[in-house]
Amino acid sequence: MSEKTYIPAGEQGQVPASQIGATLEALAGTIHARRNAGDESYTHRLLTGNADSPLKKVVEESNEVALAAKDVEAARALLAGVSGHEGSHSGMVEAFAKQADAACDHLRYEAADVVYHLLVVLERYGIDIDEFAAELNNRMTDEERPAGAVRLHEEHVKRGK
Ligand SMILES: N=c1c2ncn([C@@H]3O[C@H](COP(=O)(O)OP(=O)(O)OP(=O)(O)O)[C@@H](O)[C@H]3O)c2ncn1[C@@H]1O[C@H](COP(=O)(O)O)[C@@H](O)[C@H]1O
Repeated sequence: MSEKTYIPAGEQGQVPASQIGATLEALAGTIHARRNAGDESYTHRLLTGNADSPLKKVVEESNEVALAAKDVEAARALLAGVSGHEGSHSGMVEAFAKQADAACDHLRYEAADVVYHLLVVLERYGIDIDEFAAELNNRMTDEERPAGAVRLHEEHVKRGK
């Protein structure tokens, strides 16, 4: 499997590992700002149009994640079937390995579609990224939770079930 992630030239040594927190914050910020964009923005249309549209997209893209994951399973099963077997053609092993790798790429792609559309839904209903983070942080044990992480007030923990 090839190396899939990298830090752009000139930025090495300046950024922490994945930047996932900053990535989600930036995306949520962009989505929030699209409230004031025009109809040429897909995000704006999802935020201001028929309420069912972004909800349907979350369901649809979640389904795509499940289908993509099944494709990964199928590709890996094919690979396992030929790997290490005497008489297996090396070209076949390579082809199935490539197929499994591509299926993983597709799963990652669909997962990003879900997260984007989920953030659009949260924005639409006024749940900002801090509030969403607080929900996740509240579920963590003290050992798991990042130091100083935002939390939910107790009354909101009880209500939101
Ligand atoms: N992260 C995203 C993002 N992820 C997915 N999408 C859109 O979501 C739509 C998904 O459509 P489809 O159902 O056709 O899915 P697909 O990905 O084409 O294919 P499948 O999932 O069906 O396999 C596409 O129009 C994508 O462009 C996104 N649109 C916007 N963003 C971010 O939001 C910003 C603002 O975008 P505007 O909407 O252009 O203002 C962008 O700069 C991006 O940072």
